[in-house]
Amino acid sequence: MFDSRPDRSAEVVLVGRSNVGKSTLMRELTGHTVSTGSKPGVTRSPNHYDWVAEDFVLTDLPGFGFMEGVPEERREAIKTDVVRYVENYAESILAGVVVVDGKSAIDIIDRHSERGEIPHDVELFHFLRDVGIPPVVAVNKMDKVDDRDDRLDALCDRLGLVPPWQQWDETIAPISAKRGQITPLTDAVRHHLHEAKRDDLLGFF
Ligand SMILES: Nc1nc2c(ncn2[C@@H]2O[C@H](COP(=O)(O)OP(=O)(O)OP(=O)(O)O)[C@@H](O)[C@H]2O)c(=O)[nH]1
Ligand SMILES: [Mg+2]
Repeated sequence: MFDSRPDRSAEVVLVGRSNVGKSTLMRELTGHTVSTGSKPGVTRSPNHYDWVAEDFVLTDLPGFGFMEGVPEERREAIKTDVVRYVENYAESILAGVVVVDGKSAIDIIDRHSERGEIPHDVELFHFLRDVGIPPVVAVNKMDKVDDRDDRLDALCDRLGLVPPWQQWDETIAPISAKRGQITPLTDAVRHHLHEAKRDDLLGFF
């Protein structure tokens, strides 16, 4: 279990499979250097960003799912830790950002479904809702996607959201963290902070 969490009463978490760009997004949101890399599994323990005066922490959680060179057992253990973390702090977590790779997410989801498994991204999305945390899906690496609307509609379909994706702008946020194009995500998070009556935190996003 991760035990480095600062004592703050409001939190936004970034979760998702390995190598989807969580740390790159974290860096973009905070302007603070975070380790990123082309090799999956770069982040092994949470990166907490709590250098703000507000009673708030932004957390980049380790990625899970397939990681080259990381044994299955270890991958499962990371996932269990992430799920426990979210459960433990659900009261404080005002939005759960599920980061996915817009280029590969649908194929990976469908591959898992065909094998009769619940895909990680779909599971995470429903898990967040179940524990009362509004999920925001940050569909990252959109700079590599050419059939944008089709992709985003397909993703909605897999998540049980009726397309078109444009009607889910509080939940589906197409971004390119690497290019600094993240406004759909910050707008969605701001919406949830407002709903949670935490306008005092809007300045952070
Ligand atoms: N094309 C493109 N590449 C991106 C984008 N965002 C991140 N990447 C790349 O994706 C790779 C993984 O990025 P990270 O931010 O380390 O991913 P992560 O989700 O933190 O990975 P773990 O810590 O292993 O879970 C890096 O090579 C990034 O440069 C994006 O918007 N577009
Ligand atoms: Mg990372």
